[in-house]
This record gives sequence, structure tokens and C-alpha cells, in this order.
Amino acid sequence: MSKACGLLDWRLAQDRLLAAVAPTSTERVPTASASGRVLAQPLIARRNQPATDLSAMDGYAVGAGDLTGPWQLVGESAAGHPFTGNLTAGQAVRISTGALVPAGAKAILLQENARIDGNQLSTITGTKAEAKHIRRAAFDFAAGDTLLNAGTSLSPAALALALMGGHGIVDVFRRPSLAVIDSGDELASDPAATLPHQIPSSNGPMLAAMAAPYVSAVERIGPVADRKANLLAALECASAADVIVTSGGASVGDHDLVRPALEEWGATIDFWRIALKPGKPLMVARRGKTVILGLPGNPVSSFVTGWLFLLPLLRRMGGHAAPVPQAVMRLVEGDLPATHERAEFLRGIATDDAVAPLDEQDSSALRVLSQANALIYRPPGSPAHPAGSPAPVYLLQNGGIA
Ligand SMILES: Nc1nc2c(c(=O)[nH]1)N[C@H]1C(S)=C(S)[C@@H](COP(=O)(O)OP(=O)(O)OC[C@H]3O[C@@H](n4cnc5c(N)ncnc54)[C@H](O)[C@@H]3O)O[C@H]1N2
Ligand code: MOO
Repeated sequence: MSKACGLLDWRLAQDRLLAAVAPTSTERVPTASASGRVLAQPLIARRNQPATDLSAMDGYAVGAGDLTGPWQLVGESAAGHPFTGNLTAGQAVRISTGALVPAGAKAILLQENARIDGNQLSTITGTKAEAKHIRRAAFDFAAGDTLLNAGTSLSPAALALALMGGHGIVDVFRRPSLAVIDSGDELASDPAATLPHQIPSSNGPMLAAMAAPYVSAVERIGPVADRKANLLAALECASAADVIVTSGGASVGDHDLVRPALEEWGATIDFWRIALKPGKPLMVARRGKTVILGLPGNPVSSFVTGWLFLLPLLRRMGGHAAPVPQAVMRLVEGDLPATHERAEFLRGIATDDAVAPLDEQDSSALRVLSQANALIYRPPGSPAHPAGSPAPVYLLQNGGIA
């Protein structure tokens, strides 16, 4: 735990948020459209793969005996059109990749090594038919094998595996619904018509885009004026959502009304303000089954807290077994200053073995955030970090989860 006075350690805050939620219900969806959905049950193979021995190459399946031939051609086994006879010694059939290896066949002669003369098949000198070109029945998996565990998110490969395992429909967790509220008198909804005292309201669309893979629906509300009555009306409008996320108005200023509005709305504040930079004014509250995340308004603070709290929350509610981002180690190209009471997530550009911190680390600097592909993690109370030594880094492209 950090030494921050009055500020909650960000990992404890994350644990506390996630410990209080669980997936609620499941649904059955066609596997082909279940990309990114999370399995509610272990996926057990319903079939052997492959179901029978198959050829791995185009060529000729040959019967028992001398693997250098010659053989007599007696038919063809094409993909989807098996040869139904039984090959005896000295016999062969034309075979294509993926076609069923006929009964009695012992090896495959590659097409490139074959010489054909009428019905007669022989090998090019120095070559022979080989058993290694046969894919054995059930070599990939057998009926009854556990292919994927509950809590696994269906990657494109896992989705293909589920189909190959005989599952046209999968049991998955329902995803939560989300409402996103932007608040602040200075926010303009039309970025092309922004007056000098205004700024475009970018957090809501950013958070909605980040959350999109993990939610059943997103409703965007606002921008909402800095008046408690308006915030109360916005919360009421969002009340059917499983998760409500607000941005802005979370700090200590006179116009930071999210906390009083939540309290008046009947929500219980779980915690407010954590030892995190950027992202100190994070607030977590509940009303009934609804979880409310109050994120800071600064765009980078909103992004970082969205990434560290909102996305893990949505993943956990959607049944994901590993909802939090995982760090990798990279050598830092450049000195980093000491940190104080707050843990810091610095924007950087990571390559295969190194990470370069970006110059501008202001919590409103969107240009640098959009250039970054990684967040460099600096624990609270860290001494200055010398260039060339390793630090934990969270890669942003894949949500930090391999
Ligand atoms: N006296 C103190 N002042 C501040 C503290 C503090 O502890 N004491 N904390 C600072 C920190 S850290 C942060 S982070 C910010 C967060 O403040 P709020 O969550 O109350 O956010 P706002 O004041 O409403 O806005 C901050 C900044 O972000 C812009 N913003 C807000 N909403 C959006 C949006 N939807 N899209 C784009 N940009 C948005 C807003 O215009 C402000 O520029 O407080 C510090 N202050
Ligand atoms: O926490 Mo604020 O998010 O440092 O800018």
C-alpha cells in the first residue's frame, strides 16, 4: 500500500471495485457472431478433429508395400468426395489436401514426386511416399476434450476452434449496458462551432469507443450543465444502465457537483480520490445494482481511469476471467523523475524491447495520448529512474491483455 495521505492505493481501489461485481446472466448466441464474447461454460469438443485420417498434401495415397512404387491407380479421393474402397498393396488413388485417406492407405506420394503413365504411378528417382503427410484422426482434439475454459473471451482463433469442436451456438455471459454522461458548462457538443470559452466534449465519445467491445449498448447523455438539477435529471435518464460513467465535475471546485448529485440521487459513495496520476479524483458509487464511476474531466485522466477501472469493471461484469491489464517489461529510453504519493502512468511509445517516454505529460494533452501506444508504470514513492533500466509497461493496442 502506498503512503499517500487520504488517497486510496489505485490497486486496492481496482480490487475493491471488481470484488463487488459479478456476471449476472447468460445467453446463447451463434458462434459465428460471438467474437469477443465470454464463455459462460467450458467448451467441450463434440467431435474428433479430424474425424478421420486426412491427407495434408495433394498427391497420391498408396497402399501397403514398397513406398517407392510402382502402383496402379484405382480411383480418386477428393475433399468432400472420399474413395470408398480399400487400397491393397500396389494400388494408389489420386488424393487432394484435406481429403479422406482411404482404408488400407499407408502413405502419401507428393504430386511433385509422381510420374504418371496411363494407369501406372511411379516415383521420381530418389523420392518415396511418406506417412508424415497423413493428418491422423483426432490429432488436434478428441470428442470430450475441454477446448476452452469458462471466462475465456472468444478470439478469432477460439471462435474457429469452437466451430471446429461442433458448437454452432455458445453459452456466453450477457454484457452490461453503459450510460456515459459528460458534464461541464464549458462543453460544446459541436466541435466545429466551439466558442473561446468552450471546448469540444470529447470524453464521452472516447469512453464509449473504449467500452464498445464490452457492452451490450451505450447511451450517451449530455453535455450536462454544471447544475445539480441537470445532473440529477441525467442520472435519472441513465438509471436503467448497469454502469453509469460520468466525466468531469469530480474534483473539489465549486462547480464539481457529481458527488453531491450522486448523494442526492440516493447513491452510496464507495470511495473518492485515489493515489493515481493522472486520475486522482476517481469516484466509485452504487445505487442498487448500478455501479457509477465518476471519472475526472481532463481527457488523459479520463482515458487512464477508463482504461484502469471502467474497462476491467465491464469485463468482469461480462464474465471475463482476467479483467485487468497485464504489464510487460521494457527498457526505458530516458530518465524519469522520482514519483511522490501517487502512482504514475506516463504516456510512451513502446517497441519490441524498449519504451520512449513522450515529452508532454500534461493530463489534458490529447495529441500525445493519441501518439502513445503504451503507459509506463511508476509506483508511488519511486526514486528517479535512470535511462536504460527496465520498467513495467502496459501496451494499449490489445487492452493490455494478451
Ligand atoms: N484545487 C484542486 N484542483 C484540482 C484538483 C485538486 O485536487 N485540487 N485535482 C485536479 C485533478 S488531478 C484533476 S484530474 C482535475 C479533474 O477535475 P474534474 O473531474 O472536476 O474535471 P473538470 O474540472 O470538470 O474538468 C477538468 C478539465 O477537463 C475538461 N473536460 C471536462 N469534461 C470534458 C469532456 N467531456 N471532454 C473534454 N474535456 C473535458 C474541462 O474542460 C477541464 O479543462 O481537477 C484538478 N483540479
Ligand atoms: O489526476 Mo489529474 O488526473 O492528475 O490530472
